[in-house]
Amino acid sequence: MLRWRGLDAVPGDLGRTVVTIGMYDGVHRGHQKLIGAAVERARALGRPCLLVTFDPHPAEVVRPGSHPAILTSLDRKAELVEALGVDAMCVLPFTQDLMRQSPESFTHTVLASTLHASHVVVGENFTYGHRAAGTVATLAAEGRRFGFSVDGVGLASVAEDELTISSTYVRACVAAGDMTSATEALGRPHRVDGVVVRGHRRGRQMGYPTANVESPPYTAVPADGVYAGHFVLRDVEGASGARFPAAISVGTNPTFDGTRRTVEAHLIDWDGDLYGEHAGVEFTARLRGMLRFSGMDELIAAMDDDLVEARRVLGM
Ligand SMILES: Cc1cc2nc3c(=O)[nH]c(=O)nc-3n(C[C@H](O)[C@H](O)[C@H](O)COP(=O)(O)O)c2cc1C
Ligand SMILES: Nc1ncnc2c1ncn2[C@@H]1O[C@H](COP(=O)(O)OP(=O)(O)O)[C@@H](O)[C@H]1O
Repeated sequence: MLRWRGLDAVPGDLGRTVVTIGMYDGVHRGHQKLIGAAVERARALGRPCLLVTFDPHPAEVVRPGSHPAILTSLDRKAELVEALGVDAMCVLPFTQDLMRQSPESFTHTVLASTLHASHVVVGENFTYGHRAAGTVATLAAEGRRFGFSVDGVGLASVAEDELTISSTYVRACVAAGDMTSATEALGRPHRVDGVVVRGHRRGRQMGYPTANVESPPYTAVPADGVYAGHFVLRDVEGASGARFPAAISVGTNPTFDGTRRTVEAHLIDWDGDLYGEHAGVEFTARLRGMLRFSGMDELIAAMDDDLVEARRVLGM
């Protein structure tokens, strides 16, 4: 998949294209449905499918100081949309200028002049341009002038309770530690990506070495607690690599009066060196809350029980 940052990076010889636009944070099941519709249309027309997204999250620019928890980094988003069949991802820096652009000017410069859209796929609640004044209806009207058709795709919902799937909903699930609901909405387990860094070297001493995965600021980290899941090694190309069952701890290690929140994964039945590796931690199920124990022995006894439970949850 090709990746471009900014409109200047877009090649001039694309021909007509099919475009889908959105933040697509999380690439959840609703996003997958939209992107799938765009890819299908592009294949039918024999044209490339382009995905336009923004960085940073528009909320940071529209409401400075507000930082929504980020479900997927740009790299992870690229991996996920590539797997759905997107041919190129164009990241537009979300600036004050972009924010103030009128809906019509956005359509003209981005969709018509630069990307040469023949068809545009968005969610039915899509808005764009200054004060989010543009809607699917205005986009369709502008499309008639600029020569593209518009498909406003209905939002996906969680099966039983008709709850609309949104990035906000997934963030709430993750923040509450409800990884079952997060998994259902995402269509895969939520993952925290980062680099394995050094900790206090206590883990090995207690019999449970833990790879401490340091993620970028504003990453959507699940509620403090102990989880069962997987540790994923990312290879250099960014494709998903080896996956290991793991017991995961999120918190400040209150037993040791820690103050920094860490995400630590103990790889079950495994030994080796992980320092410096780019890795992802996938959260399948929450086992319990983070507790302050009176000493190491009590913590070790609790971890013994956690490992039994983690193996059971992971079907080991
Ligand atoms: C399965 C598991 C459960 C854990 N539960 C707790 C806990 O309840 N309370 C706590 O203070 N630390 C808990 N921890 C975190 C340990 O305190 C931490 O992994 C240990 O201090 C090692 O830290 P280090 O990687 O900096 O050496 C848990 C870790 C694991 C792997
Ligand atoms: N089964 C395992 N799970 C996690 N890390 C392991 C495992 N076996 C070896 N390691 C290595 O040990 C390190 C963790 O040991 P630990 O004593 O907790 O040190 P630190 O405090 O630096 O995290 C990991 O970063 C990894 O390099």
